[in-house]
Amino acid sequence: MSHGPLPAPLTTRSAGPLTGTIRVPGDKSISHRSLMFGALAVGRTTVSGLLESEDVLATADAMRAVGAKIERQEDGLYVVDGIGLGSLLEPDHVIDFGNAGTGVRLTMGIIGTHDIAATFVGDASLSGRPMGRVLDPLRDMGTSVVARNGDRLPASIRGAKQPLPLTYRVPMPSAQVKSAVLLAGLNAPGITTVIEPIATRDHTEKMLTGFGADISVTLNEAGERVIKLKGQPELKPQDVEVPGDPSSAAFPIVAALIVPGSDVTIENVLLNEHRTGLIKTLIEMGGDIQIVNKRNSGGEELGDIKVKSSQLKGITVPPKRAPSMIDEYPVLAVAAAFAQGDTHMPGLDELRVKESDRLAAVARGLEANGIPCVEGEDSLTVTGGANQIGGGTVVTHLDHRIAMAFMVLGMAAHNPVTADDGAVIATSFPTFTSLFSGLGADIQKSASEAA
Ligand SMILES: O=C(O)C1=C[C@@H](OP(=O)(O)O)[C@@H](O)[C@H](O)C1
Ligand SMILES: C=C(OP(=O)(O)O)C(=O)O
Repeated sequence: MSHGPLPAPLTTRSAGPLTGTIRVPGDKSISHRSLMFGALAVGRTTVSGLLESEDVLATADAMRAVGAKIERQEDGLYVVDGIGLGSLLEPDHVIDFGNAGTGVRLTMGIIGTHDIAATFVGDASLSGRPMGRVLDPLRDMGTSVVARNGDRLPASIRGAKQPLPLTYRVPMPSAQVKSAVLLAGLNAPGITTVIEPIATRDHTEKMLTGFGADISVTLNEAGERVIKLKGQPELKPQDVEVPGDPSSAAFPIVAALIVPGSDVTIENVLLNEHRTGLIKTLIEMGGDIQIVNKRNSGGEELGDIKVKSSQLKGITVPPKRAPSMIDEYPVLAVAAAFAQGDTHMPGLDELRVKESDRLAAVARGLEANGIPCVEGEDSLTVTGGANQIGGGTVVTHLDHRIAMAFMVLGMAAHNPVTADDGAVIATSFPTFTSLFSGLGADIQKSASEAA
């Protein structure tokens, strides 16, 4: 899987206020999991509002490769006929996860306790990302692994014949690691326990409960989350409605704040407390953001987000908030460029192992556009000001969030901003360009490409 043979540069330039009401595509984390859990259930799961992006479609292919039947109806509903936990088939081809960290790491967890072998590959970005964080606990559960040095892809695993349940303290704040261990625990007899010193998004726990797994979450004396899962349940199919992705909503939210005169509503966004750190932060910075029409659906809180352009001020973002906005720092840095004073963002070590080294990629992108910033080992400080310069070309390093964040910069900067590759946006937000054009943004393929 790739984003096409040629990078496709994209440019944005300021074009007046952004106005309108939109819906962003379905949540990426819930979309991956609905296909995976549907595949592990016995019977028919339906998924409405699935994010049809490259990452999620790679997971659909992976689940087909282990025996699930997944079909898209004309109305966009996905129908998953699960093969059932313990009954996965051995894939007869290499599984290509493209750019998708969540897809490959959670699937390694699932396959790691099934008596089958599988080989995983990915694009240049995914092949550079650390897999040891999931392969190490899987080895403790009995999985055999052959991977490139440093536990990088390509990697082959042979799942345990007699899987062992595990008690595992997650060493870094990572929902992917937590989830991989829990998903491996599904097919191990007995209780698998995951201790999470720092809470991360809880979609795996919530959704597995909905699919009928026996899972409990408590806090220990140290205030750490302790998740206990009883192995070998029979998972029951579900009808999943995927809400709008707050990590995608982040782009129109920030764009509306920094483009003068803007007034934008984003409907039907997931407001899970482990995902709303950016909204909290932007409100603290002085952003005019209102949540209306709050409601509950499928065990999750949703709402509509109304945003008006605002004069922001710099703040220090509490590092303990990082897991609840981990994918939003690139676009927060763009908001910070338009805030009065300095915005200091500490506690960002995990940003170095995303689709790119996001700390470095953001800092270089800001510098290329004349915006002062200081890149620390695990922090970023951005000095804001009105009417930021722009005019630069940003190197995206196969990272969708870098491309989208700097397209937002170009909507408010004095001069146009170019991302060297806009095709990567299809990883998570394939309708990004059309949604923004509908709000009034000027976002174009760069001249050489448009020809
Ligand atoms: O579990 C998930 O769905 C995700 C977890 C996060 O990754 P980490 O677990 O590496 O923090 C996040 O960055 C990713 O986009 C989605
Ligand atoms: C980090 C991300 O995704 P993943 O780890 O699934 O590639 C992201 O979407 O920003």
